[in-house]
Amino acid sequence: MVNVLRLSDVSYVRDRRPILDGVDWAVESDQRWVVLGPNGAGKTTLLKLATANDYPTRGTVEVLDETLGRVDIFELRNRLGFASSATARRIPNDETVRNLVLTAAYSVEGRWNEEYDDYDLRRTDRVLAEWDLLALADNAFGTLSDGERKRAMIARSVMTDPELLLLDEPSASLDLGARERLLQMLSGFAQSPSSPAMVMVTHHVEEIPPGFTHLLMLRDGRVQAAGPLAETLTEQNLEATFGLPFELSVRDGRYAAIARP
Ligand SMILES: Nc1ncnc2c1ncn2[C@@H]1O[C@H](COP(=O)(O)OP(=O)(O)OP(=O)(O)O)[C@@H](O)[C@H]1O
Repeated sequence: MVNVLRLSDVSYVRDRRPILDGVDWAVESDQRWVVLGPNGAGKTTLLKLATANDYPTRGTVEVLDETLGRVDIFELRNRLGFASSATARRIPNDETVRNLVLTAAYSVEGRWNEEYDDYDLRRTDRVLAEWDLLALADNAFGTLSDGERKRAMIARSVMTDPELLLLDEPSASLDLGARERLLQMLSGFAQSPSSPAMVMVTHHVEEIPPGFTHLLMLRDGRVQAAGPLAETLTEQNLEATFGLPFELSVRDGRYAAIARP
């Protein structure tokens, strides 16, 4: 398997403070990684580097075999899928869900006067169906619920058939039902052999979809633990990452953690 992402001794320093500090991490093309850590641990910063939206202060970031700083980042970004609340904020409220997904093929936000070919139109409907959005296809993005928005942004990010899909807290702020429906979809997507390598940031072990294979735990910008999910997600590593003792349980591939009294 080939590396789709490799960080070698990466530090990211702002105001003389290391936000990421000596991070070594590699993602292979058949792996699905969860990035777990407390608020301020550096998770979003890590994704910014992985999506070529920023550069490390020290060390190297290689994305899809290209080294940041030596590659046309616009070409590289076309090969990545990325969904976050920040990318959602850039979507015009009156954009329809169908156009939101369709325009990803042309790396634009908001439909202008492009001519779209039949392949893109057919693929858009396939992706909308896959993320349970067909009934909402003609609705405006600004009218969607949080859960529908999250699904729509993920649909947009997979439209281009990316080689690496990065999701920043896809289930944050969802109600229980919406979260569970999204986790089922992410789980199905993660288990499909035709899906790209995935990296998903979360704060909660309850939000890890079955099918994810690896775990990176971050604290204060440093890697606390990294490796196969079942071996890495332990009570000891949770305590080291979040700073208090937990009771961890797992059932049918779903994890839960509560603080020990
Ligand atoms: N450009 C910057 N300049 C100064 N400080 C920054 C910058 N980017 C991030 N930080 C700080 O670095 C820390 C890590 O931020 P980051 O958003 O990566 O954390 P996170 O793990 O994603 O947090 P959360 O879970 O709360 O979203 C935070 O304290 C943040 O304020």
